[in-house]
Amino acid sequence: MDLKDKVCVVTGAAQGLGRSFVEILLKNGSKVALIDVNKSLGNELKSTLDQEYGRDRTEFYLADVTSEEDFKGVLEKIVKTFGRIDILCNNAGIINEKHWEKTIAINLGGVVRGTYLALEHMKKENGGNGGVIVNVSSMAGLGPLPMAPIYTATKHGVVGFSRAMAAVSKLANYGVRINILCPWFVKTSLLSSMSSEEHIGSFFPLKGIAETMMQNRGCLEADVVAKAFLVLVKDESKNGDVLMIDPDEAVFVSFPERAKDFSTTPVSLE
Ligand SMILES: NC(=O)c1ccc[n+]([C@@H]2O[C@H](COP(=O)([O-])OP(=O)(O)OC[C@H]3O[C@@H](n4cnc5c(N)ncnc54)[C@H](O)[C@@H]3O)[C@@H](O)[C@H]2O)c1
Ligand SMILES: CCCCC[C@H](O)/C=C/C=C\C/C=C\C/C=C\CCCC(=O)O
Repeated sequence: MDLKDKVCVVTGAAQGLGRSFVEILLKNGSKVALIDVNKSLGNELKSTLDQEYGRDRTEFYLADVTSEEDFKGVLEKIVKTFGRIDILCNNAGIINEKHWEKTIAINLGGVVRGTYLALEHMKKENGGNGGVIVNVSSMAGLGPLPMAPIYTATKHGVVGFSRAMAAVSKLANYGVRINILCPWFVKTSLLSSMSSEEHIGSFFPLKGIAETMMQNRGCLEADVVAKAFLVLVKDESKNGDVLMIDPDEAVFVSFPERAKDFSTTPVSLE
């Protein structure tokens, strides 16, 4: 996919991984709609990007991905302003094991909402141009993080939902690819919040497990993860694919075709 003049939408765009996704899309010639619930950071980034890329390459939209009204309204504004949506990155996410309903609402609910709402504008049966949706999971979407069971559940949910929706899109000829990004620990404010009892709650005593993982294998920079994101956007052969990236490598994850093809151990029910 050539990114020149493509219209992209990134949620959680104001900082961290979302900001890096915005910047790599702009560097590749796209226009980007930034969605975030943090008004000050969003406006600050818009001003910075205006200086570097010009005022017409980006717009900032204040919206909460847990709000159907917010998210639906903002996507309609984006289509009205830019004419289309070619690329969506559902990136907004938090870690909060205390207020776990909020974590589920943002990390999984926000991804579901963004996928469904964007497909209404993107799918060819609606007169859309097709495109690609990248949903941001985590390596916690592939394996359990003991200090963050709810976060782990939401990220596993993003993988399962996105792989299923990729199959729907293929079967229904939406013309929209849906892929999943699973990064290792990345140096962002979300990762810093892991060090506060406020975010991890009763699992706080287990935070040393994550610290040991980072001591042993390091931490990623957001701009490196953005390169992996770009692979999922540009490679038109990828749909329903899961790209895992850690400090050593970036690899596509293979899932067995059938549940039975997982490594299994027979059990007698006699
Ligand atoms: N940092 C890591 O170690 C890591 C690793 C793997 C995956 N991830 C995932 O990457 C994504 C981005 O995380 P990050 O590390 O860049 O975090 P971050 O905290 O730096 O940025 C997240 C952004 O999302 C925004 N946001 C939060 N709730 C929102 C809502 N309801 N509506 C709109 N915007 C909202 C925040 O304001 C913030 O700007 C998340 O989905 C996270 O789970 C992070
Ligand atoms: C409290 C965590 C805050 C950041 C979470 C973020 O999404 C990063 C997660 C990165 C990696 C850990 C996830 C899962 C570990 C379990 C299994 C993966 C295999 C571990 C390994 O490869 O060594």
